[in-house]
Amino acid sequence: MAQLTRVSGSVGLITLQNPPVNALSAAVRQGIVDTVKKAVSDPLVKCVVICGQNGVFCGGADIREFGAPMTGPPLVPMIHAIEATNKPVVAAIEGAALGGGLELALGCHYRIIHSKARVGLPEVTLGLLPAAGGSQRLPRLIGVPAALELITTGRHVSAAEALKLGIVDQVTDDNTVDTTVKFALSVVGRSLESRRISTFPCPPVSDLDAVFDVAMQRVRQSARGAIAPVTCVQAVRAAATLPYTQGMKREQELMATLFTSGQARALQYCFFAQRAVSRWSMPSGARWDTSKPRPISKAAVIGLGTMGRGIAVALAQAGLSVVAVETQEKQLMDAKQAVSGMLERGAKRRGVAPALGLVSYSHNIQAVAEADLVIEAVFEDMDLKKKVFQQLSAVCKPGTLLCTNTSSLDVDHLASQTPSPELVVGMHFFAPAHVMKLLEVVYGPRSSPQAVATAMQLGKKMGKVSVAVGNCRGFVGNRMLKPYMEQAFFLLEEGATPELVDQALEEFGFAMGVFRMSDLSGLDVGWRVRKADGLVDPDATSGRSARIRQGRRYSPLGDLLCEQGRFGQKAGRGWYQYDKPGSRVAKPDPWLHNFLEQYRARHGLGVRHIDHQEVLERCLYALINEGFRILEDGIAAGPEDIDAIYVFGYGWPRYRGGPMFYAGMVGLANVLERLEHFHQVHPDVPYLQPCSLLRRLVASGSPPIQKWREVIRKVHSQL
Ligand SMILES: CCCCCC/C=C/CC(=O)SCCNC(=O)CCNC(=O)[C@H](O)C(C)(C)COP(=O)(O)OP(=O)(O)OC[C@H]1O[C@@H](n2cnc3c(N)ncnc32)[C@H](O)[C@@H]1OP(=O)(O)O
Repeated sequence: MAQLTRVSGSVGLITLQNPPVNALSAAVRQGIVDTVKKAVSDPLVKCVVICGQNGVFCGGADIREFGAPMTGPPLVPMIHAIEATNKPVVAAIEGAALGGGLELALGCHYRIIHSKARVGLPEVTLGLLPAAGGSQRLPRLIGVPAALELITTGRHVSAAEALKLGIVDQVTDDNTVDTTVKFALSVVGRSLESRRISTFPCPPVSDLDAVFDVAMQRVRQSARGAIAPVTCVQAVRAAATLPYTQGMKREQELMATLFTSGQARALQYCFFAQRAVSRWSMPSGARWDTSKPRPISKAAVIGLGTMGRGIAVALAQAGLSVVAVETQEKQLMDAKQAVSGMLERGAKRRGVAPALGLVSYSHNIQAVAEADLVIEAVFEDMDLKKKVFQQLSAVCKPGTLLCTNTSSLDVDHLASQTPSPELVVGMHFFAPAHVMKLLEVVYGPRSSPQAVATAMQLGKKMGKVSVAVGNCRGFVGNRMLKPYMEQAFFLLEEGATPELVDQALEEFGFAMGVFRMSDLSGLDVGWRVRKADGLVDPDATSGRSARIRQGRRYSPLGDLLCEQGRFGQKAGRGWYQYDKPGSRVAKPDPWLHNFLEQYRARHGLGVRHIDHQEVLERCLYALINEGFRILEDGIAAGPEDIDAIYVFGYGWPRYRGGPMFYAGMVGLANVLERLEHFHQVHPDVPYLQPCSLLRRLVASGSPPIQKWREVIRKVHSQL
């Protein structure tokens, strides 16, 4: 809706009313069309101001409407009508003017912005382009290079930058609407000819082809298969090369190709999934809206290895005072230098002062006595972590939340080391912890809802996408990774190479294939875990039993590489070879190919042709199947939680929505059919046996992902 009132005698004030962000729903668009018409035809109104209710101008088109046939007046003629009026129309931008919201403002004759507001055209992040004239007006207003950058990245711009770029006419620290009303009155009577952006020529660029070639190269490289950034470049090119009306036609054509694409659907799903995970719930019934977080002002980190350092930086950057504890003197000195460096570089990038003073260092665990929350990040060893938790219980003030950054150990077992297990949760960060967006908040059976709420809120403060998950081996992300990696190993045994497997996964859109990722994170990490699990058997060298553990198929390939000291990048060799230890450029390794041949010969394994499709189906469907098991077990509350974890923590291509969304796109019946087939061929691989929840969903007619929770609830209620 939109409301028209007359203020200051002759200003028609149009207020967009659609909480929480005044998105341009059909009703709002209708309201704007009606109120603009009324204001223009009212002789008492000399000028018009458009603002948004509750401190937000407009968050753009209503994304929830995208899935259904369009109703209500379209945006493009609505914005043209505003631009064409002969009374000055001024946008009063508070909070945000994004997407269609900025496009609406660009149709106005002037724009006034509050100093704390931001603007941007983030359509590309939703798989779209600014198709309400944004791709044609912005380049005309601020020039091609700046518009290209903003439109292809979807970056939000501060008020100060918006003024510098020429997107807005004035920045105010005062009441935005009052300032804009005064401004509007001051421009009454001035000619509007020079204020209609659609009539501007596009500012000339010296070597247009070169500018667009570079932009296209940049987006192709960074987008890795995403189509919207490429289409955005094409739309801006239309602005630079065609008259406005033809450019608009091209904008609409390009948008039509994107609007119904699977990528746009996936990206829009991700937008809502990211928000849905903050509304967490636990199987006990505890929920985000009934659990109050505790205030945390002082935090502590125990263990300043790679993870601990990143966590300390993330906490300090969120404005918390941090006590960083490391018992080894040399490690403490190194950490101090590394943390300061990270804080300084981060501050420089963000244009703020580094929070160096917020971090204090100690080699004594007693230093955490006053902390409200402690995050343990010592070496991944249960005995060591147990000792730390026992020490913390003795040292910390009553009520301190004790968190562990373990990536795989039992959070409940650690909780049992303390007299207050309800105050213990996992906070599983991803390396580098100050950069990666994902945080798994792991609750054990005894974690209190308040402890979960506090960790979730702290994650939000650190700018993380925090997902609450139950306690099980590997939690959600690493638990699903296991069957995925297992399939990759089996494919090598059957005839594939690391290059083939990685190429298939990288063409799918992963930032890194499974073997390049394994080389990066270090093969010894998994080796240690497998040793602890009693899976590594150096004496089992040939025969079928060498590839069977606990009655299931097992590939010792990773163990064999580790025995050769091939730990990955840091050793200069792993699944690939590197010029030197620590080098990042992976090269195919003839030694490894030879090793694989010998291994297959020793085990009497026939080599067969494996194509990309099989790599994808075997690896991804095994991973997805485990995702269904996780839902069935109640470890994740819904598919959105799993998808957010994979998109924000595991390099799953966002434009494919996450593994569970992808399963829905492929068709659950197809996933089931392929898993059944693979399980028949490999009956000794339990991960390929289709999970009963998947069968249940297919039997219920493969409902859309938004309806899966109902089926899951039914499964749980029958248990
Ligand atoms: C050929 C066809 C032509 C069609 C032309 C279509 C043109 C499309 C152009 C567009 O405008 S696409 C939309 C572009 N806009 C955006 O991408 C902005 C998205 N929103 C945000 O970035 C943020 O929400 C915000 C506005 C910066 C506010 O952030 P804040 O952290 O304060 O709140 P949130 O938790 O993010 O959001 C609150 C609440 O509002 C929902 N919401 C936000 N924006 C929209 C929207 N544009 N449409 C519908 N709903 C929106 C959000 O989902 C939250 O609700 P939830 O229930 O918690 O999910």
